[in-house]
Amino acid sequence: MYILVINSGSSSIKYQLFLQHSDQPVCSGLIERIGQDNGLITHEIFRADVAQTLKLEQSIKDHETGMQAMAGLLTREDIAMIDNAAQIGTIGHRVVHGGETLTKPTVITAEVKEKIMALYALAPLHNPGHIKGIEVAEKLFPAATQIAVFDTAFHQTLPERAFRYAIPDKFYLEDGIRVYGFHGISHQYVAGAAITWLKDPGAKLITIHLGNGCSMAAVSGGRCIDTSMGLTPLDGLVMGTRSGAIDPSVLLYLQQQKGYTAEQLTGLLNKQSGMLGLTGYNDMRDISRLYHENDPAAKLAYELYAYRIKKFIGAYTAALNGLDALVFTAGVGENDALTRELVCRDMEFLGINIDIAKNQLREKGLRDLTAGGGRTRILVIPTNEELAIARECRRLGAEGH
Ligand SMILES: Nc1ncnc2c1ncn2[C@@H]1O[C@H](COP(=O)(O)OP(=O)(O)O)[C@@H](O)[C@H]1O
Ligand SMILES: CC(=O)OP(=O)(O)O
Ligand SMILES: [Mg+2]
Repeated sequence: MYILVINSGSSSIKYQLFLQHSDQPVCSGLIERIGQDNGLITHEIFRADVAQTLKLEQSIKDHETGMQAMAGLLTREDIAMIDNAAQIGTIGHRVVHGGETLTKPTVITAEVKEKIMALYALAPLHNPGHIKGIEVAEKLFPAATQIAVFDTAFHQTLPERAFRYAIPDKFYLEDGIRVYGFHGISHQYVAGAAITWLKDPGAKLITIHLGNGCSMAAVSGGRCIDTSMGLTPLDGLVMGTRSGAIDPSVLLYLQQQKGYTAEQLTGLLNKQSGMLGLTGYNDMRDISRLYHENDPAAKLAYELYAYRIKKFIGAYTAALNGLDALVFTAGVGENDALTRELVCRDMEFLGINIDIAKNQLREKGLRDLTAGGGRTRILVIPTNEELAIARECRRLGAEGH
């Protein structure tokens, strides 16, 4: 039997297929640039008899089309990963927003789906795609147990001073308006890997997840004590298409003086801002190329992006009362040397000293970029949300749900 894990992000779907009891996937895939004309599917097969990578360029209009393409590849005869749909016993889904009630890996029922749908407004780029993914998976793999693993769960340890907003109590008590935090599966996974590598269960860590969505977490002894996203995955860092933190008065001004509707403001901050708003591009590979061509908009965007991260490093070092390691992860954090260099520049006072040459190397696995004399480790740890989800599925299965 197999466990299929589906991680649908705002701009991509990642998937991995595991044998029930193995941490090594038999195949994995990335469906990227969903919603753009130049969609790309990369499907990798790791079996000894058929090790190959397929790259398919095609426009993928939405998450549902992406899911169907994935199912097609898993059952395609010439590269048959599985003989029939019934061989997939469990499907683990990453779900970004679980609110205050969905805080642990959960078998998906009609009631759970309703709760995920009730949170659409709080994760507009994600939860609708998750429900589509779950429904397509239910149709294509009717015999499988569907399990949801939540991005918000790891942040449930935040102290109240970190998760409450300074607005009247009733908004928290009646409406659940509080900091939830996201990317928790990733922050927990890389923090765990850093703790193992440092051999220090009490380590004070700042994990920096930079994908299309970006967030940071302050982790002390494996527990999250603060994080940069809030009620929704919009707060905090500058992201691919999201503004991150902004004075709330900007919204009031646009609404009152310029006649923007709530819907327009949601679109503006979630889909037209961030690096896209500053440069016209949201893929860091494009912006990096422009930066190296001395494009002024790309220069400013990179500086703004890195400066925001720096400010959170300062804040979280204070919150943690110290810092043992910075951990960079996700698409940009793992691959973009320029971001890491700009973030770590002029941070010697915190013991942060990056080895510029090591930072340029493209190696797989955990990397230590600390220069000689640096007191704070600077680590790159590839995230693996899919493996973390597969492990949760196994654990839940072993408990007999
Ligand atoms: N080699 C690279 N250099 C710079 N950025 C990269 C590279 N590879 C991927 N990225 C960036 O990673 C981001 C996507 O990260 P990912 O973690 O996959 O996002 P998400 O899960 O939010 O879809 C994109 O902005 C992409 O440009
Ligand atoms: C929560 C979030 O922003 O996720 P992603 O980075 O996958 O879009
Ligand atoms: Mg992601």
